Amino acid sequence: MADAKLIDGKAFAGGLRQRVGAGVADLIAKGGPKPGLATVLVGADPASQVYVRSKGKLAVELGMASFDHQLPENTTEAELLAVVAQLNADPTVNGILVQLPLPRHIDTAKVLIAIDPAKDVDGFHPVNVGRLGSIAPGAPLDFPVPCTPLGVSMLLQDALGSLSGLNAVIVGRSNLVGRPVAQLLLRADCTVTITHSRTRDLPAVCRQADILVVAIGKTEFVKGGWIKPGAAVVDVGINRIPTPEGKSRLVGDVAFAEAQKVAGYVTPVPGGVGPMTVACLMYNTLQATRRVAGLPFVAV
Ligand SMILES: Nc1nc2c(c(=O)[nH]1)N[C@@H](CN(C=O)c1ccc(C(=O)N[C@@H](CCC(=O)O)C(=O)O)cc1)CN2
Repeated sequence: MADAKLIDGKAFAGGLRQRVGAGVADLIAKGGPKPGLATVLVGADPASQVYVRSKGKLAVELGMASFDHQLPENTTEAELLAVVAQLNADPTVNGILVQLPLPRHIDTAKVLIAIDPAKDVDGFHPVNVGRLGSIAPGAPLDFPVPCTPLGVSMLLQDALGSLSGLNAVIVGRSNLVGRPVAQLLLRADCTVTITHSRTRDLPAVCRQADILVVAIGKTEFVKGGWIKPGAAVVDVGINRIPTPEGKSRLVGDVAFAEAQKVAGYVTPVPGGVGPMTVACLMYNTLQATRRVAGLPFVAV
């Protein structure tokens, strides 16, 4: 059997970024507002710093305004909630992103629920979670949807075309990835199974999957023998492991070399789902701005 086709998330994200940039230019040219994205980072986690920096930089590259709020690790929950309230009230801010994870002394749920749902470009507010949870098959995604899951569904639709009737198995039940991916694939008429640490005979369940989405946070957890020949495998994992040279490299939650020999399609790590996260954030920010301007929903 030929090796799996690579799903090139980096290339797809590049195209999406271009389309969002064109959408921003068109909005402004027609007298609409300049989209504004506020990022909020609490603490100094090096990976979070990189992600937040790249979000602000890309927003500016695409013609948006970027407002960066860097708060010290010892910021109190009340102080963070005050920043969110100020951003909710600011008409130049169309999208608010609080980078996760937050320090342990802050209640994440309390912060996410404080964000105006119309500015919730991460799609984590319970109102937006509920919208996704109750969406009809094929209905437009005219509200913010979590960025990584949105990226996963865009990549799958681009690679496979119609997903209707396919068996999708999701490994991992997080609010950030597993559950919203399940809702998006249900909307696309897949038959969806969510698996987790207590699932019995996980390899056998995975072998039923035409689409296997893995977001479990464990290095090379899914082996080649768990994959149905020809399946589409989407690896959401980003694990940094040490190299013998004393450096580090990124690997996913799927044993990539093994998967490549069995699957029909596979996403690499890096360069698969990761780049879609930031591109989809820009997409969500453009859409949030169009909604505030009273413009109809158009997928770009
Ligand atoms: N508020 C949020 N917090 C977090 C989110 C999120 O969507 N909203 N997701 C992740 C982190 N994240 C963005 O915030 C993110 C993760 C990975 C990538 C990415 O491009 N990864 C590259 C590799 C990058 C590297 O070399 O380290 C890839 O996979 O190719 C972008 C954004 C948690 N927090």
